[in-house]
Parts: sequence; structure tokens; C-alpha cells
Amino acid sequence: MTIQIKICGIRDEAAMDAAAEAGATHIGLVHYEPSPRHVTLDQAAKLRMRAPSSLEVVLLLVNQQPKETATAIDTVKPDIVQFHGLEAPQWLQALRPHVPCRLWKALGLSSADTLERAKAYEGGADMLLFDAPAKKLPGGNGVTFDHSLLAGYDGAIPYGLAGGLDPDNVAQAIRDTDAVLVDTSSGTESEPGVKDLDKIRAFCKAARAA
Ligand SMILES: O=C(O)c1ccccc1NCC(=O)[C@H](O)[C@H](O)COP(=O)(O)O
Repeated sequence: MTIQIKICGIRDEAAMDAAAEAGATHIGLVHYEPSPRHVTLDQAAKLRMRAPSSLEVVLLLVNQQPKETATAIDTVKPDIVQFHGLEAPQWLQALRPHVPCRLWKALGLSSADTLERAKAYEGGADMLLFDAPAKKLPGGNGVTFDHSLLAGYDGAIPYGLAGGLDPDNVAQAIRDTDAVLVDTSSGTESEPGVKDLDKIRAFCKAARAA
């Protein structure tokens, strides 16, 4: 299986193009004002329009109301929305028939309980993204978690892996898990919110070689 690669927290075209050229399959656009990676809906829409066709565009939202969610999707027209807050399974199930994009749910993983809870997203989420538990931010904290917990996942929804992945540890993470996608934000930055193009290239190279 070819691993999918998501470079999250993209804020400009140079980083987006570097990700595409390096073989990333997805970019993440964070629409969440407290984040150093926040982009407005207009900025996200411009990046989306200019995205190379090899990239799928993932819009990240956190605990948005239905009206704001609909506006965000209408404005940005992402391929995928990644919900990174406390969105319930019922929320995704209710939304899914009404939107022209796929839906992902991120879950902070610290115990086997979360793996059971994850199963409730069947029928609502096209993919789960297991991440480190929320800290200062709901995601993008550059912190890893115990990947051995994932051996206990027997749900039907495919999952991606996030949380503290970088060019040095991504290959081992791919070998240790059944993730179909790896996701990085902090591990491809020189400082929060500023992408390092060489780190993007190194991350993609390491993931593709794993
Ligand atoms: O990246 C953010 O600032 C962010 C803010 C609010 C919600 C989600 C956020 N990021 C979500 C992602 O998909 C990150 O890539 C993922 O959490 C991994 O981040 P990192 O540990 O920094 O690689």
C-alpha cells in the first residue's frame, strides 16, 4: 500500500507547491483563529483554487456551528473537512449527506477507550486521524503518543496517524502501525506557523521510502 502524506498548516503557495513536488497527497488548511497556522476562509479559498491537481485539500475546523461549517465549505470547496474538536458522531452523520466533500474526524488517543469511541463514527467519517491528545491547541502541538495503542484498533474506518511526526520518526511510525496516511505540522516547520521547505521534502522522502 502506498502511504498517503498530509502536510498540515500550509499558509502559502510556496509551501503548497513544495509539498506537491515532494509527493504529498494532501495539504491541510487550518481555519481556527487561536492557531499560529490559521488562515481566513478567503486565504484558504485562494490556496484551494491554486492547488495542484495532485493534492487533495483538507480544511480543518474546530467545534464550528452548522451555519459556519456550511459557509466554510461553500467558500473553500475543500475535498475533505477534518473536524478537530469535540464533534460528535451524530454531527458528522447528519452533515455527510448534505456536503460535497468527504469528512474526517481527528481523535486524541491516550487510552483504549478512545479506540472504542472511534467506532461510533462509522457512517459519519470517511477516515479517522489518531493524534496526540489536545494540549494548548486541539492539534498541531508537535507531541507524539504511544503508537502501540493502535494495535487494539479493530474498527472499520481507515485511520491516519498524526502527532509529533517528523522526517526522523515517520518511517518507523509507518512500519509500526496500519495507518493509511501520515500527517505532520510542527515537524515540517522552522517555527510555529512557518513551513520549512527542506523539512517538507525530507518528510515526504522518508515516508515514501518506508
Ligand atoms: O495545527 C494546528 O495549529 C491545529 C489547530 C487546531 C486544530 C488542529 C490543528 N492541527 C491539526 C493537524 O492535523 C496537525 O497536523 C496534527 O495535529 C499534527 O500536528 P503536529 O503534532 O504538530 O505534527
